[in-house]
Amino acid sequence: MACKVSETIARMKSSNLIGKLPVEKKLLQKIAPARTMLLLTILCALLATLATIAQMGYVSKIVSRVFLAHQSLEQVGSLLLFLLIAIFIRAVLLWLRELAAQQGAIRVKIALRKSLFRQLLQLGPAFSRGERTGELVLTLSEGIERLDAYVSRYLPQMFLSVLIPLLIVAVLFPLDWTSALLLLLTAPLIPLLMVLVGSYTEKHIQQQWTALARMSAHFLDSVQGLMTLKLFGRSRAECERIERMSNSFRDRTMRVLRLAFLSGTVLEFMVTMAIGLVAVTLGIRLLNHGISFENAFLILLLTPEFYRPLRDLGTHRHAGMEGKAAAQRMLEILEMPVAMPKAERSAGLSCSALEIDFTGVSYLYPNITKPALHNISLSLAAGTCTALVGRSGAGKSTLVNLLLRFIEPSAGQISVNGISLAALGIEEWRKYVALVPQRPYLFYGSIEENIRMARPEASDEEVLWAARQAGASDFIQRLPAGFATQIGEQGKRLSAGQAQRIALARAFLKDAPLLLLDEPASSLDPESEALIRQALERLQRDRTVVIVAHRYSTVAHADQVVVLEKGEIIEIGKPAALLQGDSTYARLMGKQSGEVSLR
Ligand SMILES: Nc1ncnc2c1ncn2[C@@H]1O[C@H](COP(=O)(O)OP(=O)(O)OP(=O)(O)O)[C@@H](O)[C@H]1O
Repeated sequence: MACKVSETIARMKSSNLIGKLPVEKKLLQKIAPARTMLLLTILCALLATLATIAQMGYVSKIVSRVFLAHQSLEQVGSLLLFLLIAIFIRAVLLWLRELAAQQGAIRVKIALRKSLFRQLLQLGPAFSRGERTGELVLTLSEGIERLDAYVSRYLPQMFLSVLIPLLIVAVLFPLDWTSALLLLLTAPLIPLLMVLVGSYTEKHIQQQWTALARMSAHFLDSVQGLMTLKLFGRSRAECERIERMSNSFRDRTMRVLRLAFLSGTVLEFMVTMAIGLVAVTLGIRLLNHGISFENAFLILLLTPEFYRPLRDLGTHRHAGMEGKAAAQRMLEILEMPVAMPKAERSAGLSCSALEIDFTGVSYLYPNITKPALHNISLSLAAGTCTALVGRSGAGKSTLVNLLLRFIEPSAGQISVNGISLAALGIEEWRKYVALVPQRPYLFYGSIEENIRMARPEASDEEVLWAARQAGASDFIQRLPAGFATQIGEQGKRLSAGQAQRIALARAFLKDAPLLLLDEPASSLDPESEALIRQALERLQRDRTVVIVAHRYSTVAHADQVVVLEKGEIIEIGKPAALLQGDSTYARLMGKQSGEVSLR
């Protein structure tokens, strides 16, 4: 599945859906919340440069007056005062620059986290089913953190490495145009060399990020599948595999660090040579009385300041490229097309009874040629129970996902009480739907929090009532902390039957008119099974129910059975009627002896 999604991305890239603009430009669009802070950072840095120029000016004046004109300290007292003021102003401006840069980075990270999470929610389970969770988590956590250095350091530095040297040259030109010209001529050599070394480094940083993402995804896989690995005696082999991955990641990191060190050394060498060149020419001209000592000293003091922004750009470039590599994956996710139509209406449904009609509905997963559902026409009368049966891959979950609006029909229409589902707001529609999946997802937190998420404003009495209806209150009250018991990640401290009953309690609390159930296929203990069956009967009362059925006893109680095969309805009718004759349903039932799976 991961393969399919990477292919989708690759095709989108080649069809230019992703990648029309370079990453930097797209990132600049995405960091709009930090634009003011970015401008403030640049402004503070430019003003700090002016303060530095003033500071150096006073230093050269003081040195020249004290050592050449033999003035006393009292005579240069006012200059000393101005020097202190310039130092103070510069320090304040540099502090403000840091503050603005950090604020900008924080804003960008908050905005990106929000939009990435919103996009993932919109893309829905159909997208995340095909992704490696570890890689997604790395992108959302470490990836966003890596943007910090990109936004707060590298990005402002890109502008400053041009603006600050120009500002210094503009000040130096009237003083001594020869030195200013020399600085202007040597400056482009440095970024040129950096680009040459950097473009090579960038490729390796991208590879390093991909290796890290792969390693994180693999780690998560291994931790989640720890039991299976142990069971099949694969622990040693898995350890060796992780060691190989870690070694490969270490090699890539070392390669990147070597390149960063090399580019740093080249940069330092170039800057030292350039400063040396300016110093030598100044010395010669000073000996020949071609320039005053005060001006020569000022130029000498400002020359390192001229190259400093380029040097800083080189230092931040490595972190910047790491941020860019992480950003690439984020942009891919953010630019994935969302199939969901915009909400047109917000409500308009009767809460008491929902009648649902499928008219010629088909669904085709992206990049798959064969539709998962083809030309489905089906009516679910209000207050009735429809059982979906069929072999694995027949399209049952796809039909449920269409009702949940995690995906939208590729063709045909689904209507509710005569209103097209597509015309209803998604959020609004989901208020009418409750889902009890086969493997309910329980979040890290207390039992109460997990039940209450179905309706956060519910009172304590309502939560207790829902738990009772779901047959869960007895076991909850037997737990040491009752409803406040922490159930661990994914409810791992609960049995499968207990987790199912928590999910049922959520459905009772939500009290939605449409109930979607995926019957647990795994065998539960007889007590849990009986409790769940009773709870399900109570829950189904007066609701429109769609149940993905795996057991004969469940199908037998349904008002209608829909038999799916390869995405098409091949049989539909009452369970008893379908059992007559040579139907697929009858054959499926015939294969069963009691409570055996229908798959
Ligand atoms: N995200 C996806 N991308 C591509 N194809 C998918 C995706 N999800 C499901 N399919 C394909 O669509 C078809 C129907 O799948 P679906 O999950 O709806 O079947 P199902 O009847 O629910 O199977 P099961 O009982 O095993 O859950 C299958 O061929 C499946 O491989």
